[in-house]
Amino acid sequence: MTQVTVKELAKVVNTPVESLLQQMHEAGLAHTSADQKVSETEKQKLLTFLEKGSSTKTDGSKKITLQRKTTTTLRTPGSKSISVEVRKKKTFVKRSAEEIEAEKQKDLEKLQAEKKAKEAAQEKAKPAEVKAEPVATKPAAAKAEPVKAEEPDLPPADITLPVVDEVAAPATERKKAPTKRVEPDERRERKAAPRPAAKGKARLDDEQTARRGGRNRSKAKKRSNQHGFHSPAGPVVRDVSIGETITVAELAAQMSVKGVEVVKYMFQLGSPVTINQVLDQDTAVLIAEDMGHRVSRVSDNVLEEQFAASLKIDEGETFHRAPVVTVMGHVDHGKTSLLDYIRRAKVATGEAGGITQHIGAYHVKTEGGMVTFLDTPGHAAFTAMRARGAKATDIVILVVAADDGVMPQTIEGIEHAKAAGVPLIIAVNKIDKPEADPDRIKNDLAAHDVIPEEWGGDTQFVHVSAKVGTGIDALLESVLLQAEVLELNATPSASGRGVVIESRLDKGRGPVASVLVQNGTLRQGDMVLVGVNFGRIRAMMDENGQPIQEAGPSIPVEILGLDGTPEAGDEVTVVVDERKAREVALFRQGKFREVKLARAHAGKLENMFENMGQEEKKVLNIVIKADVRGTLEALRGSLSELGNDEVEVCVVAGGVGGINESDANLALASNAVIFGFNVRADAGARKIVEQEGLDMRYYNIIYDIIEDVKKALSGLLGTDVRENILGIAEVREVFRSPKLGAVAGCMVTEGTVYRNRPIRVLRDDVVIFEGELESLRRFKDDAAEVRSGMECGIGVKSYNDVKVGDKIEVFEKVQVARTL
Ligand SMILES: Nc1nc2c(ncn2[C@@H]2O[C@H](COP(=O)(O)OP(=O)(O)OP(=O)(O)O)[C@@H](O)[C@H]2O)c(=O)[nH]1
Repeated sequence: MTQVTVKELAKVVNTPVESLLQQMHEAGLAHTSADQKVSETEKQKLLTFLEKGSSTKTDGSKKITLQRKTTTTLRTPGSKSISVEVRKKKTFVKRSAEEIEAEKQKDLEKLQAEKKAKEAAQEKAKPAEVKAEPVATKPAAAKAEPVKAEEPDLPPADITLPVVDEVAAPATERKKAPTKRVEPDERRERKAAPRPAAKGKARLDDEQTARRGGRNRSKAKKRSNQHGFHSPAGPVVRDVSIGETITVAELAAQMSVKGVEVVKYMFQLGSPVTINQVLDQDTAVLIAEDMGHRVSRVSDNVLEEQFAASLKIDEGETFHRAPVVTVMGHVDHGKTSLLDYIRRAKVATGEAGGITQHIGAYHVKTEGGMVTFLDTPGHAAFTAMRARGAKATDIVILVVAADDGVMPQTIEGIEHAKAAGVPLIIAVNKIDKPEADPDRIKNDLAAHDVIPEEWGGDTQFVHVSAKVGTGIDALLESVLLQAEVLELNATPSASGRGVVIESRLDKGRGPVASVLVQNGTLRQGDMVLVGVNFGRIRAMMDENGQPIQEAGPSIPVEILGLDGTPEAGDEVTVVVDERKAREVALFRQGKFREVKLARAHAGKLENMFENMGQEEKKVLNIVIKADVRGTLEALRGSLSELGNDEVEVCVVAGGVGGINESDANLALASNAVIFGFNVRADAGARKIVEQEGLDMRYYNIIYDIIEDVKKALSGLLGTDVRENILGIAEVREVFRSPKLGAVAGCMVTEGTVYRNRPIRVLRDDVVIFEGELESLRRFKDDAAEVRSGMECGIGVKSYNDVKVGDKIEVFEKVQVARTL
């Protein structure tokens, strides 16, 4: 053994040189200076002296702490080398003779208790022993030996000195080399501690002990040889917080066990999982509780909140961004022509060979700046997106044909834009036509609160011709002027954010999504979270089908690489962490149903006010469709008068004709109820109503609507008589029979048609007759009911005017109790 100096020894035992010299002096050693050598015998003498406790403490410390660090290099199969640092810390605590005696006694008792517990556990898990034994008897010291070989540097530890043995790798290295991680003592001991375990679990524990190999066992052996036992009395209970979802690995980390333990545990339960699999909250709670930990469930939105907080995106310089425009207007007023003209004139020019393809949007560059157009015209797409909470449009161009004037869809366009709070620019189109009368348009629109600037209002009117190109530049200028007023800004240096315009599944390329970048920059290779989907952007194309590497604010692009087709209006967010993206996507998928259910609850007329704050004035939003304009106006007037200081009725939109998809979307976006007066919803609208749980009611008496709204306003909506539509038959042919009159050859398209229930005849989703059936026949036979998918002959009592294409709706009236 080489000699060390007093200074070196002081460093090793972590004591000031003066203190050590004092102790050495008291131990009868002659050392007086830091540079003097200390022999092995002298060291031993000093240690014996210290053990006897005859040393007067000079630094107030009862402990000597020794630290040692070893670094080994680990080679992974991928030939990556990882350095693993193992730190050992030994603390020698000086005790009096009595304390040592008591400690010995305690150790003995513990040893006996542990032995008993082990026997009990082995008794319970007999089959496991067979598996575990052979491994346990293998020579185990091999791996531990090199560590032992370095021990001589440390002063010899004595059996009477209890030793706290800490072995730990730094956190970062743990991640890199999980297999090399040395288990904390407490976990090892928790495993050995008695606990009521299922057979499978006991087997699991033993297998784990066996699998861990010789290293731990040899350490345990070493410890028992040298220092006796040091074991906590019970299992270590961790605080585990579990969100809506958690990955197996994360759950394991929170419980301080290896992921594979959870995998095995789940396997025992008959549910194989992988380490990266996401568990739902209930399963995770079950596992964690069963493994003896304290579990706290984390609130629903914590994951989303954490995710939102992790996106620090808006740092950097802000710049003006291009406005995004949607074109609306009545059928045939020239929406498509206008979009096509602008595209042809501004995009395709100069881009020889550029393939113009429909990606749902395009952008044009003008002298005054850039403008982006969403090229699905009409308010349906606009409101569908808004219904999903997306605001993609900054400005609406409302096209009104100068030869036709203000029409129902023109008014709908105004209503939809107003409901969304988006400014309008009026494109008075077809100005090239001789019969064009732009002044009439101004007058008509003013009646709908759209006042031209020259009349003191705030709406720009531009005369254009989408056919010959007149006024298009002026229209673009107006858009840019309006954009300036809106002060549209974005931060290109931020990470990309956007909204899905449309998506489809391409045979060769997989899911393809058109995305409008709204802030930051989207780049090829970015990991993105898109609604309930996620993926890495494999490729990105502009509206000409040309591959591009990146896209800034207000630029539409097509992206490939998602794991599914997101919905129009879904938010696109660049995320750094793929695991997080997957987790949030899965969380959202699970959440989807709940959100729908919650919406279904909130969207009912009965519950409309429940979700509003106490202070704010409560507003009941209504979308009304009626069979004739007279009724519509009457309803509008009566309903608008119903409010008082606290509650208000707002007819968001009203129109003549059946309830369509766009009405349903507007109701969804505006949190409104839908009233159909003598009209019905088409299939598209019904799908949205059902999916989103909207409240849609059909009426045929004005008084009933007014009464229901009054009741809803006063919170008294008790029981209702609601109509259930039982079946719908479509008229395919009409036969005239001298005996029965007109008989409709029908196909039952939905539900079941019953002979004895009330019916209505609908033409273009508008009720034209209400009554009952005269006859219902399958082939030649009378039938009580005919189901969906079957043909039948229907005779309507006292009604002979059935036409091909009409629908016969069979319904029943039921009392519905108010649901809360
Ligand atoms: N004379 C003239 N005709 C026009 C003009 N703009 C459009 N048209 C014509 O009007 C008709 C309808 O135009 P579209 O662009 O299809 O109208 P739309 O509003 O998109 O119609 P939908 O897609 O059915 O809603 C077409 O025959 C166009 O050629 C114009 O400025 N002048």
